[in-house]
Amino acid sequence: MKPDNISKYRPFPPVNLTDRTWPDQQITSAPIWCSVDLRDGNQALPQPMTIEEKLEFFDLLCQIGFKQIEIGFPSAADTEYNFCRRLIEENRIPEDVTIQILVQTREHLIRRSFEAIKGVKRAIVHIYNSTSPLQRRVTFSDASREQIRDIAVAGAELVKELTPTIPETEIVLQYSPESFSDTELDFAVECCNAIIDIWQPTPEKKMIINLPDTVQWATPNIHADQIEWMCRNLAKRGALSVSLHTHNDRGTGTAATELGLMAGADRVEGTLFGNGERTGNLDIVTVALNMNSHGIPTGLDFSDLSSIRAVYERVTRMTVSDRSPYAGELVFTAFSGSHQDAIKKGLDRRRKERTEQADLAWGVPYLTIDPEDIGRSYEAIIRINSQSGKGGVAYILDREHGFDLPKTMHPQVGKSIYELADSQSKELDASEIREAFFEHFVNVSQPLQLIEYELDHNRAAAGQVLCHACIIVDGTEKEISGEGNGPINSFVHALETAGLKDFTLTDYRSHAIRGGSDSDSAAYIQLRSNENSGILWGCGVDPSIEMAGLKALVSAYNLLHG
Ligand SMILES: CC(=O)SCCNC(=O)CCNC(=O)[C@H](O)C(C)(C)COP(=O)(O)OP(=O)(O)OC[C@H]1O[C@@H](n2cnc3c(N)ncnc32)[C@H](O)[C@@H]1OP(=O)(O)O
Ligand SMILES: CC(C)C(=O)C(=O)O
Repeated sequence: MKPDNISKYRPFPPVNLTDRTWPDQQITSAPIWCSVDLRDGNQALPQPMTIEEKLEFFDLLCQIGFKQIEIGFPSAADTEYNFCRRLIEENRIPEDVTIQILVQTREHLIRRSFEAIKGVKRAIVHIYNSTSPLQRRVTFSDASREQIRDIAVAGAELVKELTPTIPETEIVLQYSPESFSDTELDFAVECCNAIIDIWQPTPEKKMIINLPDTVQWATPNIHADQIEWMCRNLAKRGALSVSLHTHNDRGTGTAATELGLMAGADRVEGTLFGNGERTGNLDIVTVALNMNSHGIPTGLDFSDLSSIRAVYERVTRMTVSDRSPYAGELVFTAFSGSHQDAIKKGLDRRRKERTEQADLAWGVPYLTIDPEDIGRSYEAIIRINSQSGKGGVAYILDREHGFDLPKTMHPQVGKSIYELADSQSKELDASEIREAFFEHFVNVSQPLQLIEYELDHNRAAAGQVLCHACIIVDGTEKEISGEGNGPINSFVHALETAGLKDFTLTDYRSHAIRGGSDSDSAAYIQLRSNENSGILWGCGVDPSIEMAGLKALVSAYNLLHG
């Protein structure tokens, strides 16, 4: 910000609530959710949804599990009105879903709204008027508090008057003192209590008092103080659903909602992926999955988040950021070495521990939830660029290609692959990593090449085996033989007999390659150079496990002499 201009801003006044209790509360159950995608989300789109798109989105919201859905502002425009009519006339509203419609506290708009909802079984009629000093002064041309309260009262009285005109419909009243979060609390409660007095809700027939953080001016703790103060001072609290509607101007929509719930609210309005005015509405996906991640069921099903995101992006023409919580492309991905190392260890350990304890609590470093629980695959968790480490490379070779590299081989392979990513200044995908692994470590055949080998058990001493091999070394073909207690050991002796053994074999592993296109075996051999004590691993891949071992030995030999 331009330094000279900072002085034109003012601190937000704190709430006088020294005995606040919300900081000690915990969220233990889900609120009532209300999606406002089709209204607050839609009204903020450069190209609002068509009726067909709204219908598809409505069906999606129902599938996710929303039981309250604000479908629009039917008195605003024909599209909005016709959408409402189609939902009702085509019987598209599930029995357990209640539609909500928004309308300003203006007579002609309220009357038109009642025409729009005719025939529906149940509807929330959501009336609002702005109450903050700023809006009273600017939008309502210096209206007094009384005038603003009277606008609200007149709106509520009209809704009360019109309700018996559609007796087949159960009307639930919702009132929002719009711009609540910068309204004086005593005035906000005065307006709300005036409406409550008109509507006379009961615990059996509640009304909704929605307290919008229309524009975020303050930190989330102040929002929580405001909500707690209102919950204490609203009349007939037991006959109300106190609802939150946070926007995200300060980037704290989620925090404000979570603290608002701790402060006593029962209901949350928001949108998928935070679509909405300016920086958007509260992202319900985030809050709901945050609850799931603490073991709280929410009634909302985000188990196939990618499909939900695909519909959302198509019909709203908005994009979900790569860093958006839970849904973003990169939010379960680690490029950096230390993260990859910890994730790989965490996943390996979990796999092992789960065999002993099926209900093992989730606990993998850097992953707040199991990506599979929202339909994300493990494939994208670890991706390789120049910031990556050996653990990440080993993870990809393991998960994607079925190679379980010995731990002490990870540094050698990891270094070679992330140096390759660095030299190419780009991310390497799983197939490029496999290609590079094969090029540098598997079946390496220069300067030593194994052409053929044969094992003879009959002519060797008991428990021993005789190996005859045809090799090419430095361009010259040679027949060599040696005896040992197994194929590798006898081949090592054959090399020794030919004067080629300048190493000590220090480690050996093998396994069948899991899944993927390789139905082969992999073997890994570690050699130490007798000359300079350098230690290197090589890998052999072959349909025969014996041959894989010999190829691994040849690979390691060649890497030592490369
Ligand atoms: C924070 C929110 O998201 S609130 C929801 C906002 N959503 C929308 O506005 C989308 C739908 N709205 C619309 O299509 C239009 O604004 C309509 C159809 C509702 C109204 O259209 P118009 O009357 O032509 O225009 P407009 O909205 O500018 O009306 C402004 C007038 O309404 C008054 N007004 C605004 N809100 C309210 C209210 N809640 N109650 C009573 N009067 C109000 C203003 O003071 C202003 O009065 P003035 O003309 O005497 O100055
Ligand atoms: C109408 C109200 C609830 C609103 O959308 C807001 O204040 O942001």
